[in-house]
Amino acid sequence: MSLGSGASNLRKILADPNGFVTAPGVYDGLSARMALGAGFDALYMTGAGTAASVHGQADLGICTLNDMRANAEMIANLSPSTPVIADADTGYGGPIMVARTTEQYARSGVAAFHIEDQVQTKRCGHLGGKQLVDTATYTTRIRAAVQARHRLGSDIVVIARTDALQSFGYDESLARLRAARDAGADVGFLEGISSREMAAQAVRDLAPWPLLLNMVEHGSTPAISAQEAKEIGFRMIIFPFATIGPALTAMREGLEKLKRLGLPGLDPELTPQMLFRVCGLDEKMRLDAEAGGAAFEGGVDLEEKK
Ligand SMILES: C[C@](O)(C(=O)O)[C@H](CC(=O)O)C(=O)O
Repeated sequence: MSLGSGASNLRKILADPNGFVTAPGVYDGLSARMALGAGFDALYMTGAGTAASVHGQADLGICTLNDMRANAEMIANLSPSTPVIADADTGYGGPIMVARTTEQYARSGVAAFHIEDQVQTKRCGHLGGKQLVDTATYTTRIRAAVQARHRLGSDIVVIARTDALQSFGYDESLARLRAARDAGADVGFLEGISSREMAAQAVRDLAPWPLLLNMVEHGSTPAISAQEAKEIGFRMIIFPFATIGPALTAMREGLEKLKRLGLPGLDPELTPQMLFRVCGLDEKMRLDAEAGGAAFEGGVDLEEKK
């Protein structure tokens, strides 16, 4: 039985007026495995997390299309029917590059991606000093993505993000989102929403167009839970730092402990087998056996230590 692609499954959720998507941010294979294991039925590939984990760099437009596509493809293929929403920054160039980005993301199994109106030398949406392209350049980006999707016959969902709130205010941001909607974008994304009232206003002003809420804690947006976002009328919520935040804290604590004790001092449950089980060890051993392989007949667990 086919489980459907992530993109077609996401479109089904969007077609249902009560459908709602909660996507924790993931930045690599392990964080994606953890989110899938925790039972989330959609994932968000954060560009900030990709820049930090792949390159050890800040979210300053350093990742290229190739970096982002490679990470998104690896994540999307861990569970091909689970929708992966991926950051696509500015689309990485003019309309020709935006079309290429759309084609590559679609062929990589990505279910949805967002394109914004910052200049190519972009920065995280929750930093000050953002610069924007004009509305015509922005809508050209969105149109290029929508046309590429239609040419491919792909279900990939095009999300139009505007970063205009910081410099130009609410009315200009809404005008940009309306222009993106008219250019064929499937979902709107108002970056850096600064109050609950504004969140509710945007949903009302753009209804019935589906909107995504970007929940970056300690950024420009007040803390709004998935449940609250659904009640306000959003159709999707992403939590970009949901895995990289706890990972950062845990790594810092673990490294301090190692410095102090001369040993990592890990929880007893944290065996190599446990880590590999999170990453599909049992499934791979089954696959080997089903093909007639005998390499894992005895399993991989060690004898109890005396
Ligand atoms: C959503 C975002 O594009 C991301 O890369 O995850 C970032 C998140 C962040 O860095 O705070 C953004 O909002 O620009």
